[in-house]
Order: sequence, then C-alpha cells, then structure tokens
Amino acid sequence: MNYIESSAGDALQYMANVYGKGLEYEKPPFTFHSTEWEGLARDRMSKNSLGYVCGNASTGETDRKNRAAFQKWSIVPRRLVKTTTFPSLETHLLGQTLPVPIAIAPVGVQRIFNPDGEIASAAAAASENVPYIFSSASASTLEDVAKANGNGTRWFQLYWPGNEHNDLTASILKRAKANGFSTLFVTLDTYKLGWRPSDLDNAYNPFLRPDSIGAALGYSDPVFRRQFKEKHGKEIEEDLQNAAKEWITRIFPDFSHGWEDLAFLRKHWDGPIVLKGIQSVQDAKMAVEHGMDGIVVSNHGGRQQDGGPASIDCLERISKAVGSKIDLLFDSGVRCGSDIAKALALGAKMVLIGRPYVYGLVLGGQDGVSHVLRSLLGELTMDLHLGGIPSISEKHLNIDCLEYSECKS
Ligand SMILES: Cc1cc2nc3c(=O)[nH]c(=O)nc-3n(C[C@H](O)[C@H](O)[C@H](O)COP(=O)(O)O)c2cc1C
Ligand SMILES: O=C(O)C(=O)c1ccccc1
Repeated sequence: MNYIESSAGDALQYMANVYGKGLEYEKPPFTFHSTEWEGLARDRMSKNSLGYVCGNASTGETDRKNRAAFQKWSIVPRRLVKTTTFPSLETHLLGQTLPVPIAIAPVGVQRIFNPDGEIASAAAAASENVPYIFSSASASTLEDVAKANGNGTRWFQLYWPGNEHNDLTASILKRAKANGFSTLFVTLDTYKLGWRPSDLDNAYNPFLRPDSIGAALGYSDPVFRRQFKEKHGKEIEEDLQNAAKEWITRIFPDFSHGWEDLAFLRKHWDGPIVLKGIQSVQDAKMAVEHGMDGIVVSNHGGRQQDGGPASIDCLERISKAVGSKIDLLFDSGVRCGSDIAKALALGAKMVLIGRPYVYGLVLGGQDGVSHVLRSLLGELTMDLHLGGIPSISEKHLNIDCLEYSECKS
C-alpha cells in the first residue's frame, strides 16, 4: 500500500513514519525527487503530448530564465526561533482564508496526459485542500469537473472570446458561477497560441485531434450550440472537426481585448476577478486602476513569448509597486518547495503549480497529482520550519528572509 491510499495523511506524516518508524511498506507512487518528475513523465508520454507540455515558445529562453532566476535568491535561515508546532501555511487573499498557499494552475486538454484528465486532477485538488483552476480549454465540462471537485475550492479561467461573442462569454460565466467556481481568472497572454516549435514540428494541435479534445466547454454551451446549428444547419456531434475549428476561433480570437472591455466581465461576474499573465509594473498599476482583485504574475511558463523576463524577477518589481494595493499570485518555473517559499517572500499570496502536477497526472492519475501536491507542501513546510519561519504571514516571511546574489550558472 502506498501512503496516498493509506491513512498516513500528508507528506509530513509520511516523513515522520519513515524517519521515526522506517515504515518500508508505505512507498510513494513515485519519487519525492521533484527534479525527476519531468524525466519520468517524458518516458511515459507520446511524442505529441510530450511536445505539448514540455514545449516552449521558440528557443525556450523565457522558460530557462524562469528557472535560473530562482537561484539568485537564497533563504537565509534564522536560529533559536522557539516554536512548538510546524509552520502554518494559511494564506489570506481575495477575501478568503485558505489552508495552503498553492493552487492548481489552469491547464487545458488534460486527457492527452491521462484518460481521466481534469476529473482526476480536480479530485486530487479537493482531497489535498488545494484550489483548482479550471481551464477554458479543458477536456471535460465545467459541470463534470465541479462534481469531481465536490466541496473543494474551485476557480474559473477564461479564454476570453471577442466582444462580438459577448453572449457566449456571458453564458460561460453564468454556468461557471452556477457550478461553484467562485473567482474568475482572465488569461491575457494567450489570445493566440505562441510560436512553439515542438507543436509546429509535430503538426500538432490538441483541439484538432479526431476526438477534438479541449472543446468540452464549447460543446456543452447552449449559446455555442445554437450558433453552430444556425450557421451550419447541423448539430456539433455531426461535424466535430468544424465545431472544433469554430471553437478555437472563439477562445483564441487572434487579437487582444483592451482595458475598457474589463467592464463587461465585471458586470457579468459576481465575485473576485484576477488577471493572469501580468509581467510589467505598468500593467499591474493598470489592474489596480481598473479595480481588479488580483493579478497572477506569470509568463505562461515561457510558452507564449520568447526573450521575456523571468517571472520571479517581475514579481519582485510588481510587489514593490502595488503589493499593498492588490492581491498578487504567481507562477512560471515553480518546481520545488523552496521556489514556493521564495515567491511568497517576494510578495505572492498564492503560487500556482503548473507542469509538475501534469507530470504527476501522467505518472499516477489522481494519486500522482496528490503525490506532487503533498510533496511540494511537505517540502515547503520543512523549508520554512528549518529556516526558523513560523508562518507565511508577512510578519514572518518577507523579503528579509532572502539574500540576493547574481546567478553564476
Ligand atoms: C500543457 C499546458 C497547458 C496550459 N493550459 C493553460 C490554459 O488552458 N489556460 C491558462 O491560463 N494557462 C495554461 N497554461 C499555463 C499555466 O497555467 C501556467 O501559467 C504555467 O504552466 C506556469 O509555468 P510552469 O508550468 O513552467 O511552472 C498551460 C500550461 C501547460 C504546461
Ligand atoms: O498550451 C497552453 O499553454 C495553453 O494555454 C492551452 C491552450 C489551448 C489548449 C490547451 C492549452
């Protein structure tokens, strides 16, 4: 029996069992070495899926910078900090108190990684008390994912159709709200997919597979269905290839909205709105001016634009400029517990986990995602605990915990 199935609980409890009792039978589903997850998953994926998840924009420079920049920061441990419990990971953002400071980043088409796709990751998120962000490009409907997520905290990520399709956007938002998605994440960096050589070489677009995976949100939407029928004189199921092509043009309209268009979302969404994909201080200030509740400092894991800055460097600058005015969330390049600690110290209140949980999904479905989340949280707790940092509140964990040096690698 592995520890995910057993009653051993979280990774810290597992650690206590191993170090304290040497419980050999309680093996993890796969390694605790977070640096090995990608390599293991690579061996288990088709060429197309591998190219899709591991692929980056052009030369991969942005992705490499995302990783390298973490190493410029070091957590300086403090000694003789008297504590009697493990550090609290509780975080406060978007008017909520949440038990842990990580969330599942929105990732589309998850069935190319495991037949259960989003259903497995949403169930794992709920069981680990980690918020789940549903992608507009999911391979399952939001209704099915909501069911799998049960009482979990779930948020909705919008790929935003052009203004001429505001009726579709309104319909999607209404469904999301009705199914318990409480916060809206609007991804701003992907109105068109980036220049990704892996997918171009494989001539691969997951939407255009024969099963047109990734269009579930559209196919289940009454407005999209009606429009398709009016235009083509048939149901979506009778012409999946055209339906997929049409859906792509809806959620990737080719051109960006403007700041003024946010008013439409505010009118149609009763809850917090978070802009995902912010990198510049100017845009962070604009988000504040436009009354947004949060921003995700993110460059989409370097998948959209090459030659960009490291996202963690942007976080530092944005945090100094607007950290007290708007909730900051962060992603891009987070691979281990100490990366999470550094992002929190630099001002993020929540850190989104992207590729690592996809590797978990490949390696072990729901249990694999749980293992990745538990492992990252266990590691984060130990990094804080041994650093003499009793909680992640600003009082204890802030930039004073970190030392900066130029990266030598
Ligand atoms: C396979 C894959 C699919 C993704 N799909 C979406 C998506 O549908 N919507 C979105 O906002 N971001 C999407 N992202 C970006 C993630 O939400 C997140 O920003 C990114 O993975 C962070 O970088 P990292 O995984 O390198 O840490 C996707 C990322 C990957 C790897
Ligand atoms: O690949 C991505 O980064 C992404 O955002 C996406 C877009 C469409 C379908 C699936 C994922």
